[in-house]
Amino acid sequence: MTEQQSLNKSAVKTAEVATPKRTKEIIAKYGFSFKKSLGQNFLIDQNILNNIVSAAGLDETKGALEIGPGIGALTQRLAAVAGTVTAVEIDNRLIPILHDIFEGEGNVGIVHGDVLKLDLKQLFEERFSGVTGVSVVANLPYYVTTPILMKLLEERLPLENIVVMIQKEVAQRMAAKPGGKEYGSLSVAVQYYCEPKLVCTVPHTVFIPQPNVDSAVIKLALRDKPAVDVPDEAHFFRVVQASFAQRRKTLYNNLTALVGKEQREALTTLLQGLEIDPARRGETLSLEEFAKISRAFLEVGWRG
Ligand SMILES: C[S@@+](CC[C@H](N)C(=O)[O-])C[C@H]1O[C@@H](n2cnc3c(N)ncnc32)[C@H](O)[C@@H]1O
Repeated sequence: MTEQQSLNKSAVKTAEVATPKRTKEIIAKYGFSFKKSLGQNFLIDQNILNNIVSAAGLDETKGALEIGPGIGALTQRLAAVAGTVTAVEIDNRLIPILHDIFEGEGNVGIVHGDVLKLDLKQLFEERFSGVTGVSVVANLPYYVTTPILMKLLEERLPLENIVVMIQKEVAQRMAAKPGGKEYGSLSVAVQYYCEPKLVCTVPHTVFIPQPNVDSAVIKLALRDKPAVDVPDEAHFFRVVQASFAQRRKTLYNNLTALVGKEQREALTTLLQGLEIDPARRGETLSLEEFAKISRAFLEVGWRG
């Protein structure tokens, strides 16, 4: 048995954190009180954990970055399958608890910090240098889901997958296709970098304490290169934002606000030249159509 396999085995042997009984015991032992402001809802369901971990496709050659380990329900499962796990937790009251629970688990590293403020590139160099791939696997704090995911994507970290539990509505918006009311700038941003797939929906009853919303697990498989080819990403996203700025308005009206009223006629001609009806709404456009508009705007010098 290799050293890594024996570590993985010892992680499995540790008493399961994600049961109602054990979670309550740990909370009582340390006198821990939940902070709603940090999105603290701890998972107590084995099946959901199995779904999350198997969606991540980990093995002992791979690394996992967990954001917000809480008292370690998911961390424990990740440690049993991945070669190495780094868990970043903002709440200093949880750090000694995590150290106690994972004492002797050589493949688990606990980092105290706010994931939004951490230098993740440096963290990757320090923690994941010897692995064949890294995935982010987390039950995210819902109050910062989008900023966390956008940070992970925009920093172009060398990630294979992001498998996260998030609010169900947000997961549906990320995976939405053009044509429906769920499709918006978040769908385009996520699908530019990743292929999204809904893994499962999760009732609010599988957490302590229970959140007010239902949740879903989504898998975002990172693309080797973005879904569409654009010369200026920031400009592409400005076009996308502008197209959804007022959802009930037409593409023509929304884009007029971006390029200026004096360009109204030229805008109509340009969109027609791209075979995009100016009367359409932003929510009907594919990523490739947004890319076409961005490229054409740049060609005529409209930087927005
Ligand atoms: C929904 S709980 C998940 C806990 C645990 N992973 C589980 O599934 O039971 C979210 C966790 O994220 C932590 N957290 C909140 N904001 C954070 C941030 N900005 N950076 C790192 N961790 C954060 C919270 O303290 C909490 O432990």
